[in-house]
Amino acid sequence: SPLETTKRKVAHSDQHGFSVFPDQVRVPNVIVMVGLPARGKTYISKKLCRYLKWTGFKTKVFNVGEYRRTDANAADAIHGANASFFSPDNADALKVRTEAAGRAMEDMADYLNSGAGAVAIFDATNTTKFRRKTIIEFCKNNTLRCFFIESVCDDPAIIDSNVTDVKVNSPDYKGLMSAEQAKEDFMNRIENYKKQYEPIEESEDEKLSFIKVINAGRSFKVHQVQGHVQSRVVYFLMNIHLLPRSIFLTRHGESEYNAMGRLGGDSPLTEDGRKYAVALGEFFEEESVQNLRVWCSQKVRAAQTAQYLRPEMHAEYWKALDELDAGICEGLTYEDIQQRYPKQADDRAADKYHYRYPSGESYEDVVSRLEPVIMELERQANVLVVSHQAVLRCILAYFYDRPLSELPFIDIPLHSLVKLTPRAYHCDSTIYKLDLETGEWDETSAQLP
Ligand SMILES: O=c1[nH]cnc2c1c(-c1ccccc1)cn2-c1ccc(Br)cc1
Repeated sequence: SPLETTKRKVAHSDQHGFSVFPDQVRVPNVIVMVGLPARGKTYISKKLCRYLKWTGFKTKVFNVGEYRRTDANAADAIHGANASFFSPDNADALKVRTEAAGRAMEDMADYLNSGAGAVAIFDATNTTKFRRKTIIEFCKNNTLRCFFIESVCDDPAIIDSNVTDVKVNSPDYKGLMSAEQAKEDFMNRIENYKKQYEPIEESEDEKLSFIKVINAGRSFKVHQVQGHVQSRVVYFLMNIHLLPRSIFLTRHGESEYNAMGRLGGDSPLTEDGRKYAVALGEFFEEESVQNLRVWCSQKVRAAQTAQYLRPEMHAEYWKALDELDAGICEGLTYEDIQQRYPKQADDRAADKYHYRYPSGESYEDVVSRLEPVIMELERQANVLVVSHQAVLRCILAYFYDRPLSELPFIDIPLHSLVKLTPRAYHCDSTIYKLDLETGEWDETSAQLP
């Protein structure tokens, strides 16, 4: 059961409260969501999980609703999720809901105690002190750090966008009733929870660590943040926003080195590359994106690709957007590398994400230097990024929630423009591929992941 003690060697705190690690073992973290339905708990859970995984923390969301839905007898007991299932005086339904939470906690303990995971996100309402007390006990018994994220919101516009965007299409209601009925039933479900709702108070537990997010990030209350992961979580939550916008990503146009099959360098565009730059300028004349910002790498081929965009787009040049540094292999072709450094070629093929070129970088290094770029992209509205293949693979892996091992293999052809529009739980993505002969853009759309 989740209440048995852990086998892991663990940290303890010194007299100042700083962690002292016996052998540098990090204490795993449990992030616990708190809030009424339609307060963005799943939105935060998924987005936070995606960010923490991308920065290298093995993270997993444990959504109690999914445990409840997979629980066969739950379905019989309540014929889908009408509001009565959630009324506090429906004893057997309360039992099913509690069991689902218990199984989610057991799986969380296994995930963290086995060392498979570093961070678990417990996505449930957790709206009573009693339920939170159970979780705090569970964390103490498993020597896990516990951090609560409570989302409070009384802005009807935000709640309404959630209910319509997400709830009405949720598996709880699929095919059971019309959208209007689902919405009404959902609002009743919220009323049921309100009867029992006890907002977080620091007096609940002397070592309680939490952040209250108010009205989707309009304001915050942060209390007793402990350790690296919790401070990264707070920082992330203070930088994201819900406003609709698009992020455009493109590689530079074809460069002289591309034409010769050579890696890296700082060569200018070829004639074809220049054609792409001209077409890109025309694209944004027609698309006329509101207040578009342009972020370029500091390589000549990227700056030349952006040269036909309007000056008022405030092109900024980020070194962090430069291509992966191939070190001793800069300027070589893959054949050169195979002949001169066969072992390097084998090592790279064995683990393309962690492989670092001698005197150069790995994809892992590029992800690290892109973290500030990702954080600034989260803060901004409409942005066009003009960069390089390896860099765009890292950025796309973040928005597409791709595993890091797959990141180096994401396909990004030359002369194609990616338009990302982040939605609640996925990204709408359109790829515009330029046909150099006709000057026409070929458009294909997808929902990712
Ligand atoms: O509904 C909500 N109420 C309250 N806070 C909400 C939502 C949603 C939301 C909205 C629409 C669809 C899916 C989720 C996101 N956040 C949110 C929470 C914290 C931060 Br920092 C940013 C956004």
